[in-house]
Amino acid sequence: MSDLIRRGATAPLDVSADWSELRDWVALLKPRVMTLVVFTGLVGMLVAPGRIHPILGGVAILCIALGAGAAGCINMWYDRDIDAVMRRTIRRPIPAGRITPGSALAFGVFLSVFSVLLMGLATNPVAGAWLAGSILFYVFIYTMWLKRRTPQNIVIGGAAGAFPPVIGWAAVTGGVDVLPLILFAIVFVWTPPHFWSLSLWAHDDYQRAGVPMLPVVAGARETRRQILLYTLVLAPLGLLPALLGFAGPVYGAVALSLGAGFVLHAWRVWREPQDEGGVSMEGDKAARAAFRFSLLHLAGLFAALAVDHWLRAAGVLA
Ligand code: HEM
Ligand SMILES: CC(C)=CCC/C(C)=C/CC/C(C)=C/COP(=O)(O)OP(=O)(O)O
Repeated sequence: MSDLIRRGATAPLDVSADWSELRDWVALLKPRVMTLVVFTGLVGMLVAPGRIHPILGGVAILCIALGAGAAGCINMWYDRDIDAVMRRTIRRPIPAGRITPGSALAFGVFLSVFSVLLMGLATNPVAGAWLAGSILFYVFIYTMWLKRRTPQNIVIGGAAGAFPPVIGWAAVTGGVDVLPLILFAIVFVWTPPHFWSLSLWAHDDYQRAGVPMLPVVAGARETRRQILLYTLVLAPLGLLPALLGFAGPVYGAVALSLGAGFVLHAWRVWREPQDEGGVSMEGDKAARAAFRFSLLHLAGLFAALAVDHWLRAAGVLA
């Protein structure tokens, strides 16, 4: 009887322990960041000419999600020392001691190989090769080579996050074309203002960890200037699909508004008091708003491209 009571009492605890362990494995895949990565890949597929069987399309999206997650997992394995000293990352499963570094590495490598092979078999070898290239780029070029060496780390390394629309397009067509390359360029130029806005207020973390992010190395003023410059390039770049006839007026109008909105946010970041010693509360507020807007900007731009494509395919728009 006492055994029954004991089992009855421990069962719910075991279930919640299982769930929290599962949550830790999922956390290794950086799921929140990857949602937008996967969305850009999905739109790359949707606007590509030709057809893919919906099940294979679903598998391709799963592969982008798993591949991107696997790359994030290996990144967390490699960066476990710096994650342990940054407030933002200290509670991650490896620094918190809930998952061992070896298990995380094995998980990331397994998922990388699995997602690339599945992508290659389910769609075509070109898409598999693009996915493999993105994972290798993020792990070796960004994480292991550039991140701890140069403030240009995210400018060059950011290319990894710009591949998904190209991968999605390749999954459908087996090749690459001008539009996916423009989408690549948009995400590439979007990444620095996205990340540097965040790094303005996460500045202390990076300084403590010795990561040479721009505000640490060049100061808040230079970072604000760079954010503004990148958004000034990004706004016209966002219009390019419409200007070159790959998208119609719906996309054009949304791109114009979102591009102007991001420049406005960057302008506010630039205009805040520019004390080099640290970021003021006001500057902090503007940078946080610019970071949040960066997410809306990219999601909105890609959503508009998909909607515009459907409207034109359905003959609603010329
Ligand atoms: C090298 C390039 C990039 C760097 C260094 C970077 C860095 C970051 C960091 C540090 C965060 C805070 C998230 C956290 O605390 O875990 C973040 C958030 C986010 N990033 Fe990026 N990012 C990059 C590229 C991208 C790309 C390409 C995308 C999507 C296309 C993206 C989408 C997001 C999203 C959706 C969030 C918000 C996550 C949330 O709600 O917590 N990032 N990014
Ligand atoms: C298909 C494929 C492989 C896509 C990769 C997508 C990609 C590179 C997204 C970048 C996302 C990201 C959170 C970077 C931050 O790295 P960090 O190590 O600087 O951030 P952290 O400090 O939060 O760990």
